[in-house]
Amino acid sequence: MAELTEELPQVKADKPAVPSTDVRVHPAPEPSPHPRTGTPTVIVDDLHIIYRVYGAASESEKGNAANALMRLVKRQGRPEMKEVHAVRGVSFVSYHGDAIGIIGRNGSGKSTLLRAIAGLLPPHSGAVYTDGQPSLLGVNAALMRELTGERNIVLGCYAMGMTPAQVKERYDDIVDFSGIGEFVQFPMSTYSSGMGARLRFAIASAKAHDVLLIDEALATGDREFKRKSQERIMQMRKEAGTVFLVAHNLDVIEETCNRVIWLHKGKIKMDGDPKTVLAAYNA
Ligand SMILES: Nc1ncnc2c1ncn2[C@@H]1O[C@H](COP(=O)(O)OP(=O)(O)OP(=O)(O)O)[C@@H](O)[C@H]1O
Repeated sequence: MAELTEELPQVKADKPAVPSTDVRVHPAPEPSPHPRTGTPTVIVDDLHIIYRVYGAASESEKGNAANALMRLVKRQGRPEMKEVHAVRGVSFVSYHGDAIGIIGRNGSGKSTLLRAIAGLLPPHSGAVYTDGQPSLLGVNAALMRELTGERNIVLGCYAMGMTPAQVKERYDDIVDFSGIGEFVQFPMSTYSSGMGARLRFAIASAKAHDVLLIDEALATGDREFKRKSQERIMQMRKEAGTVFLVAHNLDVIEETCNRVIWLHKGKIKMDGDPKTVLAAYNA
């Protein structure tokens, strides 16, 4: 804890956009089970994320086909609003050079947590502090299906803040890494899901990231691409970025990450070294 509070002022100093009054460490995040030295890259402090779903079924209607049919016949809508409490009081700290795997069953809150760290979902309560710009690379990362791979590479690189000269310099490497070959001249709508995922990863990883969040993007790649992308994640770690990786493929997590967070029903069930956490998860 002493280590954490000593380091927080550095985060505040680097991030003037966060008003100092909003930098809360109360309730303080739990110290990492594997304390590291250096500046924290991400501090997640008692984070709660709640989705509001309008038109959801009420409790009494649960699984009741007759009611559903009746509503259809009467053309009645569903005025109810339901809340889905997807992340429930998650706290942890990550450091430069961390590659953190996030595992858990379907619906345990993994993607929601990544989106919250990326700043795409507002916390219901609690807070996320990041040192540097987080970039989310998901299976649905925003590339344009109707444009060619070539156009998407150029636009994607610009969107990440590269200059025209940097795009020119990195272009061939991105195409090589993605392995899509001559398909780079075709619209992305003609790509298989694996080709699309490879191109997204190739574009996103062409730039050094302070915090890179990868949501299952490696799931559709073949074995060779998985090996290349794992190597690239290792390289990013060496360059002292922080990588978060959501994957159902536990081998990828074990081979790539130095730490694993196991989410269960929106809460951290375990946070530690990959061997220990994966053994408990598989038990
Ligand atoms: N846009 C949304 N609106 C309402 N509820 C949502 C939304 N997105 C996710 N949820 C709910 O939040 C909970 C956590 O979902 P999330 O997608 O974060 O889980 P996950 O662990 O990534 O799941 P998976 O492994 O299946 O991808 C689930 O109950 C899900 O139904």
